[in-house]
Amino acid sequence: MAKCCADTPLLTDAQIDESLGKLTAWNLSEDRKLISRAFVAKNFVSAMNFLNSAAEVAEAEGHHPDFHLTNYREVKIDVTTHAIGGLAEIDMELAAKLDAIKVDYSPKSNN
Ligand SMILES: C[C@H](O)[C@H](O)[C@H]1CNC2=NC(N)=NC(=O)C2=N1
Repeated sequence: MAKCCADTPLLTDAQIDESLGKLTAWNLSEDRKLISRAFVAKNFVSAMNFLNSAAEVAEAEGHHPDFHLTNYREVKIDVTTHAIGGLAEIDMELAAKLDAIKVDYSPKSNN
């Protein structure tokens, strides 16, 4: 059963703010429709290792982030529920699961 579809309820503003209090590495978009996290990996392989682990997590969750590899080691992840054009509980669950993936960060990165 798809965990997210057209009748998945949107989170209220209060629910979004409460969830983001726990997801400290994530930022809320201006339109409050998606959350993003960005980090600098140690190198290209570290970035790709994260992305491949994240793909496994997303597939198991049945909910998929948008990945941006802005250069060889800068990763940006956007999470939203495309089917409803906004944020649902499953987005917050996915973000928490992505945060559990070990990342080899660049020594200079602030994440
Ligand atoms: C049928 C399948 O579960 C749906 O298409 C899922 C797949 N993964 C998804 N991921 C995200 N982020 N949003 C969706 O609306 C979505 N829909």
